[in-house]
Amino acid sequence: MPDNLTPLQPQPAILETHSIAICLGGHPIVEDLSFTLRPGELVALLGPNGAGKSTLIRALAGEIDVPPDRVRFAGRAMGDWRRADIARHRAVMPQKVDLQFPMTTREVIALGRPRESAENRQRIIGELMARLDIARFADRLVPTLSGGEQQRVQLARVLAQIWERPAPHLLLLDECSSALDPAHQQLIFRELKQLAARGVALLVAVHDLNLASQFADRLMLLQSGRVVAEGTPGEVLVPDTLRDVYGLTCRVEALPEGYPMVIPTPESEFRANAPGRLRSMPTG
Ligand SMILES: Nc1ncnc2c1ncn2[C@@H]1O[C@H](COP(=O)(O)OP(=O)(O)OP(=O)(O)O)[C@@H](O)[C@H]1O
Repeated sequence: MPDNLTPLQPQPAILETHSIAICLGGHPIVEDLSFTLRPGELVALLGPNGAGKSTLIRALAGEIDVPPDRVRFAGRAMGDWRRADIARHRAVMPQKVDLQFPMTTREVIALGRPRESAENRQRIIGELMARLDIARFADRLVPTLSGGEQQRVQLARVLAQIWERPAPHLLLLDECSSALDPAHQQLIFRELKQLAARGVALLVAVHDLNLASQFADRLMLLQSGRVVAEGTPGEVLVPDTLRDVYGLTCRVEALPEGYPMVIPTPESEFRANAPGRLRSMPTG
């Protein structure tokens, strides 16, 4: 190797979990879960309803207790971080957000940046509103917006928390695109991808397998609180795996764009081996 070339070093992890387990209401919800998230990675967290995705995100957000030495953020045990310090580096979008008071779009986004100069705050809010296509709702009360519009406002609030702040950055997003139309899903995931390109680490819980396939570097598939598959979209989105985990019958096609697409097969195929209820139905 020429002298002037040094081997690429793997980036130090932003988030590491070591065999974490979470019990709620006396039931194990997450078990023996270990993974690493590095700067620049967008990891999609997949799994059926009730698999434990939100529980894991809430634990990583500090809302559910896990042994603090089992989760490391930027090389330090999570328990060694002061809450106020970590809030500048880690932002979390929960699955559901209940607004306590009627507030405008601007006011909600400003909640992500409470201790900023007014001038800077308005500049950041303006930039985020433009990026997430919500500028025309700037002075509307958020409860009067549509579901997808509100979801974009909440994402803007979360992004405001880390916007232009020093690295490292971790975003934990629990279904940030579930209410969005297809064009806005693309817009939002392109924005997330740009953040990843700037070194942000993202863990994004999502149900849309094809969005995950298109945008995520890595997929982590949970079933009953355990990781049952992890890897590139091509490694995880495999018909046998999806049948075992979701009970979904599908085929998977490699697109010329470079990622696999999951195509659920018609119910008649799904039921092909079941007693002939569908086959005996009239076809005309
Ligand atoms: N406080 C609680 N007490 C008991 N069980 C709970 C509690 N909170 C969540 N659970 C259970 O934990 C399991 C995982 O829930 P979680 O919300 O993490 O799933 P999820 O993968 O995010 O699902 P979804 O895709 O529906 O959002 C579910 O079976 C849920 O009923």
